[in-house]
Amino acid sequence: QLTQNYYANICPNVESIVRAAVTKKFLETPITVGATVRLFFHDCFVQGCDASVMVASSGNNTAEKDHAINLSLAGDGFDTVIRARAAVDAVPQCTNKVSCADILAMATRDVIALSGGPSYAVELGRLDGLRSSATDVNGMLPGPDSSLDQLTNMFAVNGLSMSDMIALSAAHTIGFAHCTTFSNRIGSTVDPTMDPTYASQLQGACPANANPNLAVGLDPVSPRTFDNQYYKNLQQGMGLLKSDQVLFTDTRSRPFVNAWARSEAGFQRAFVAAITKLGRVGVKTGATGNIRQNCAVLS
Ligand code: HEM
Ligand SMILES: [Ca+2]
Repeated sequence: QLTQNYYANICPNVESIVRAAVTKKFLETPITVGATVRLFFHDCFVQGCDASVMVASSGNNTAEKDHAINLSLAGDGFDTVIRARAAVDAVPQCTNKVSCADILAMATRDVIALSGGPSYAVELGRLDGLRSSATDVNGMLPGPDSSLDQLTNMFAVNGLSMSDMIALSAAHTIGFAHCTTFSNRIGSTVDPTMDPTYASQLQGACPANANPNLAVGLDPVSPRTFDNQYYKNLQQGMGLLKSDQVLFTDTRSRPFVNAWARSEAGFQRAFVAAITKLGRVGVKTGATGNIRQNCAVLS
């Protein structure tokens, strides 16, 4: 029930307003790209794409964003949506007419395009969710040590195929991971699926007992460009997380990795199809949602 021209009569310039705000934020703070894309993923997999991840804890409610796995969501993703929403609300016709969930979907599209990835038409018409509870996050998001079966199952729960999962994992062509998320691969015995030179680079960047805030780029080759380098890295044993490298190690997923390493165009087509499907997960309409005045506060 989502449509590309949902706001045509409600707030006709919403896409250019959001794009301008996101572009400004991106130029000030390039790490906004990873922060925003990961925020969209973590939103959609918990109660659907409804901006439930943006809600702040209050009173006796511990919200999704305070679940352990979400504590590493970078603040710049939230800030991007808040700024874009403020820009939209500044237009009288648009005030409180555009959902936080839709702004997150548009901002995600915009940061991907700004960093060299595909630009695609984004479907709109999501409402914001009415609940946000940390316990809703339990078991819904994959961890860095997930097996291929676990990854495939967690995406299947959301109507996404193994091929969608592999395409979406290429979001790890940008952004950062904390040393703690892969330190088990570079200890005294290095993960045999990791390239030894890459492993020793990582050991240098992430010494044992390093500051827990230390992070490194997920894509060591083109960390700021949204491209198919992710798959080429996997072919070289240069996937940072175990959940990345397993996509090449396991013969069920390897053909997709090889195909998209070979073809940037093929990757882009698969990625756009998969992120469009991701954007449809659990969408709220009618009485199941509303448009929040403040993305961080349920209303
Ligand atoms: C397939 C299973 C996935 C696993 C196990 C996974 C896990 C992780 C982990 C552990 C990090 C590092 C977090 C940190 O240390 O701060 C990360 C970062 C990231 N993930 Fe994933 N992820 C998966 C899929 C996805 C998908 C589908 C997307 C989006 C479409 C995505 C987007 C990102 C981005 C952009 C970052 C970098 C965040 C930043 O720079 O702030 N991931 N992911
Ligand atoms: Ca959500």
